[in-house]
Amino acid sequence: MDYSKQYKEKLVTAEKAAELVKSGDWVDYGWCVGTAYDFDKALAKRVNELKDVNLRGGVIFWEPEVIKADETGEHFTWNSWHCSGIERKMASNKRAFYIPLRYSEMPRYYRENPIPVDVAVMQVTPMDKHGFFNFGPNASHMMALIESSKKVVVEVNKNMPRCLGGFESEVHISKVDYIIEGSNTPIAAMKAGSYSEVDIKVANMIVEEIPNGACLQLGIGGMPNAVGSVIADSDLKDLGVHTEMYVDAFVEMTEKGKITGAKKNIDRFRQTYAFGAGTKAMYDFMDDNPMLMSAPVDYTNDARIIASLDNFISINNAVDVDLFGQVSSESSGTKHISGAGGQLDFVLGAYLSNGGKSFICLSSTVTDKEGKMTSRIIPTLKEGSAVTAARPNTHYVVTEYGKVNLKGLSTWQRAEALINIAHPDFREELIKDAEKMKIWRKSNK
Ligand SMILES: CC(=O)SCCNC(=O)CCNC(=O)[C@H](O)C(C)(C)COP(=O)(O)OP(=O)(O)OC[C@H]1O[C@@H](n2cnc3c(N)ncnc32)[C@H](O)[C@@H]1OP(=O)(O)O
Ligand SMILES: CCCC(=O)O
Repeated sequence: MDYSKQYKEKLVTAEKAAELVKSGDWVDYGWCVGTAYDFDKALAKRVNELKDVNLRGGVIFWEPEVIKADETGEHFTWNSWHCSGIERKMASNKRAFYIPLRYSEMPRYYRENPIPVDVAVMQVTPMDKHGFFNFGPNASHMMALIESSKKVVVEVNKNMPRCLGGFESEVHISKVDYIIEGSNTPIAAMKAGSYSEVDIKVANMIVEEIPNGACLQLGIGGMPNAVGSVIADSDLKDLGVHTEMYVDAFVEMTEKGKITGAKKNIDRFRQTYAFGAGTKAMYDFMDDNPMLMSAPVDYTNDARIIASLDNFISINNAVDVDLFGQVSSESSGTKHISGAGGQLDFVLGAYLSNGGKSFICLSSTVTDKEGKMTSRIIPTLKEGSAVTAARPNTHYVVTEYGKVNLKGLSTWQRAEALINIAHPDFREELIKDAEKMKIWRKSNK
């Protein structure tokens, strides 16, 4: 079938597509590097005509033009499923607000709740001969979003890698209302990671726990990527990938022959992921690569799917961990940092997998802009901090001073184990705090 006639009928300028938006609407901007550029610029020009428009998206790389254009904050509000550094800054100025979530559940929020969506717009690849636009590295929740939106606009970007998938990786022209041919902005890229000595120490301790044939998930942030780089130089073999976020470390591991996917119980030989963000080299690797499988997040992050993969190894970062083993990965007190993302999905799923393990890794200290160093192992989470993994969920915690498995430990054992991997400068203070909280009893070992 020839789709060119339909294509011409639906092709409009970004300005025409932006006219779909009315005051009071909810507009979804796609996801991560799929966030639409030209539509955003066109909508920003309408700032003074519109009031109370809510935008939704997440893990964005640039501040939306609509937010920059709105000086009073009365016209546009950004709502984020997961704050990148840009959104963190917007949130600190009340220009963005976080939507708490467990990432595996997000498609259901759209399909079944349902949350309102008046217009959905996302970047896609050019249409193929069968009438499909590929979502690039952002299958995530795009199909659920399209199914629940009153109007659907795709913004074609020739630079978008075509990411092959099992299902829900592309949208057919019949489901699209308007097509914009965008200005082909290069896909937002991150710099290749550089790793500290602390990252490498932590990574080495985790690598010791990984068997050959294990299936890997690496979380967002610097440290999980460092673990991937250490794995790339290890003797491990026949590893598999089933992750939420595809990152450069997986490319490095693949190129160094560590990943075959041969031992995966499902999706054998394929590296499965829900979205990806990395360097231009990573996008080139993802483009048309049948080794990779882009999939919706309610598949990648479903604890039952994760659990069906033997020896599942989940590696995620945290902001703070308290002496009870509660993990906070999304805020520091009421200061919002990022989001829960899929951390809990993977912590739960990995523990359910035969031989599976989940690792929460963090440097033992953090230094603020004034140069003050504080411990990330703290007596109790700060007032207002979100608990991302509750204490019974936490499996291994790793810092540069060691690793502990908290499953089955009583409160005093947890406190002792966590103090032992805290920075030495803070251990005495933590012992005093644990005594005050009546959870300290030094073991006789
Ligand atoms: C993606 C998957 O495959 S699945 C699941 C993974 N998802 C998750 O784990 C979600 C939660 N985790 C996260 O969002 C991230 O891993 C984080 C935020 C914990 C770490 O990410 P990184 O990018 O390495 O964070 P980074 O060290 O740059 O810190 C981010 C900010 O938090 C601040 N911060 C970090 N730790 C602390 C702390 N203990 N106290 C106060 N502020 C802190 C930093 O100063 C920085 O702030 P700034 O940008 O204003 O300077
Ligand atoms: C929601 C996207 C990122 C994450 O899980 O951390």
